Amino acid sequence: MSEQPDVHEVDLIVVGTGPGGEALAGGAARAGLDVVAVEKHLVGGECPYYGCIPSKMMLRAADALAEAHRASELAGDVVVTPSWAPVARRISEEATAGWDDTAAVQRLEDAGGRLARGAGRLDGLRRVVVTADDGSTTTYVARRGVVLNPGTRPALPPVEGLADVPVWTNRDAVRATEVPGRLIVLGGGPIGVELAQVFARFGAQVTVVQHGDRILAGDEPEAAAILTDALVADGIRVLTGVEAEHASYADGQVTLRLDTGEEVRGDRLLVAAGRTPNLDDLGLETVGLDPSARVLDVDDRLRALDADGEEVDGLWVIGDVTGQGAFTHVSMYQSAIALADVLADGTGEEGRRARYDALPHTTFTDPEVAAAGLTEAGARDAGLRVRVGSTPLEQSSRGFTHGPGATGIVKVVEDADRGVLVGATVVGPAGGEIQGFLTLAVHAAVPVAELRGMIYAYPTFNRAIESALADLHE
Ligand SMILES: Cc1cc2nc3c(=O)[nH]c(=O)nc-3n(C[C@H](O)[C@H](O)[C@H](O)COP(=O)(O)OP(=O)(O)OC[C@H]3O[C@@H](n4cnc5c(N)ncnc54)[C@H](O)[C@@H]3O)c2cc1C
Ligand SMILES: NC(=O)c1ccc[n+]([C@@H]2O[C@H](COP(=O)([O-])OP(=O)(O)OC[C@H]3O[C@@H](n4cnc5c(N)ncnc54)[C@H](O)[C@@H]3O)[C@@H](O)[C@H]2O)c1
Repeated sequence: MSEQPDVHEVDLIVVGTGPGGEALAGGAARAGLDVVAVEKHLVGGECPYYGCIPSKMMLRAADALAEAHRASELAGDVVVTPSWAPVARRISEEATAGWDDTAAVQRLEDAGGRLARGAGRLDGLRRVVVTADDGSTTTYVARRGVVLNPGTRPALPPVEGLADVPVWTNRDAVRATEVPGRLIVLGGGPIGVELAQVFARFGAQVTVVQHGDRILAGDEPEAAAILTDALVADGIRVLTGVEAEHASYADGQVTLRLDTGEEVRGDRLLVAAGRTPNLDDLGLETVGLDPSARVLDVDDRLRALDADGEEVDGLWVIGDVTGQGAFTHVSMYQSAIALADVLADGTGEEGRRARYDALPHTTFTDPEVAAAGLTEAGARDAGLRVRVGSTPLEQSSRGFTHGPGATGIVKVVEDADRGVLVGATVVGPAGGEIQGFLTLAVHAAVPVAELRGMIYAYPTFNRAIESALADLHE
C-alpha cells in the first residue's frame, strides 16, 4: 500500500480506548507495531473517569460513615458529620485529574503508540476515518487490522416525558459536588444500588424504582433479598415490580409517576436502567455487520463474526459490546487474548482462548454481593443435576465476632454429576475477596471432595465456605 497524503498506513487501529483498548494499544505498540488509538473522549474509557474508580471511592467513603455508626455499638461513641467535599476532591484530584487523560495519553506515547483524538468510523475492511471535533477527517489503513472497543453509554428507558427531564446519569453522579436532598434512582442494577447506598449514607432521601421483581436481577435471589434489607436499613425506599409511567420536571423538582398511581418526587433523578452500546455510528455496515446490533459476535480469540458466523477479515472486538459481561475485568481479559492474536499475525501460533464459565463480578455495596459462574436457576436452566448448599455468614464464628454489618451468605452450586462447583455467591463484608477463592474453584473445576478435605483458617469469613459445602443437597 502506498501512502497518500490524507491516508495514513499503520499496523493496527484501535477504535475506542476503554480499559481493554487502552491496554491493547499500549501492548501492541510496546511489541513494535505502529499503532494508532482513536478516542473521542478520554483514554481509559468509562471505568477510570465515570465508573468503577470514582464509584468505588464514593462507596469507600460511605462505608467509612457506616462503620463509624457501627462503632458506637462496638467501641463507644463516635460523632461523624458527613461531608461530601473529601469525596468530590478525591474523585476530581486523585482519580480523574479533573477528568483529564494527559497521563494516559503519555503512557500510550511512551509505549510508542499515538492517539488520534476524534470519532472513529469503519470505512470498509481495515480502514477507519477519524473525525476530529473541528470536523477535519483523517483516514487510517491498517496492515494487521482494527480492534473495536467502543463501550456503552447510559440508556434512557422509554418513559414518557423522561427525555425532557434533566436527569443524572453515572457521569453526573460521580461529578456531584453536593448531595441532593431527595434522589430518585431509576433502575436497581449494580449502578443503581451502589450509588443509591452512597447518597443515602451521605444523607439523601433515596427511592429506588426497579421494574423487575427484585434488585440485582442477575444474582441469586437470596443475595438480592439480603441487599434489599441492607438498603432499607440505610433508609432507602426500594420499590420493585413497579413501572415508571411518566416523568416531569418543574421548579427544580422531578416527579416520577408510577403505574401504582404514586408520584415520587426528587431533587434529582439518576437513570441507571442499563446501557446502550456505542455501535450505531461505527460504520459497521461497511464491513458487513449490523449497526443496529446490541452486541457484536466474536469467536474465542475475539475475532469479529458476521451473521453467518464467518470471520470478518482483520477485525477484533473487545469489551462491553461483546455481551460477555459489562465489566472492566472482561475488557482486560479479552484485551490480552486479542493482543496475542494480533501479534501472532496468523502464524498459526496457538494463543489463549476466551472462556467465561467462571466469570466473576462484585457489586461493591455494603454488604458486597459477589458471584462467579452460574446461579442455581442458571444451572438448572442449563439442564445440570444441581445440588446447592448455603450458610448465613453471620452464623460463622467470624460473623459472630464481627457483629453489626456481618449479615450475608455463602451459596455454592454444584454440578452433581461432575462433582464440581459451577457457581458460587458470597454476600458479606469483603464478599468479593472471599469469593475469589470460589472463582478459582469454579475455574479450575476443583472437585468438591477436594474442597471439603482442605483446612480453612479459623475464624475467617472464608471458613463459611466449608459450611456451605457441608450443606450441599439436591
Ligand atoms: C458507575 C459505573 C460503575 C462501574 N463499576 C464497575 C466495577 O466496579 N467493576 C467492573 O468491572 N466494571 C464496572 N463498571 C463497568 C466498566 O466501567 C466497563 O465494563 C468498562 O469500562 C469496560 O468497558 P469497555 O472496555 O467496553 O469500554 P468503555 O470503558 O465504555 O470505553 C469505551 C471508549 O470508547 C470511546 N468510543 C466509543 N465510540 C468511539 C468511536 N466511534 N470513536 C472513538 N472513540 C469511541 C468512548 O469515548 C470510551 O472512551 C462500571 C460502570 C459504571 C458506569
Ligand atoms: N461493581 C460492578 O462490577 C459494577 C458496578 C456498576 C456497573 N457495572 C456494570 O455496568 C453495567 C450497567 O449497569 P446498570 O446498573 O446500568 O445496568 P443493568 O442492566 O445491570 O441494570 C439495570 C436495571 O434497571 C432496571 N430497569 C431497566 N429499565 C427500567 C425502567 N424503565 N424502570 C425501572 N427499572 C428499569 C432493569 O430491570 C435492571 O435491573 C452492569 O450490568 C455491570 O456489568 C458493574
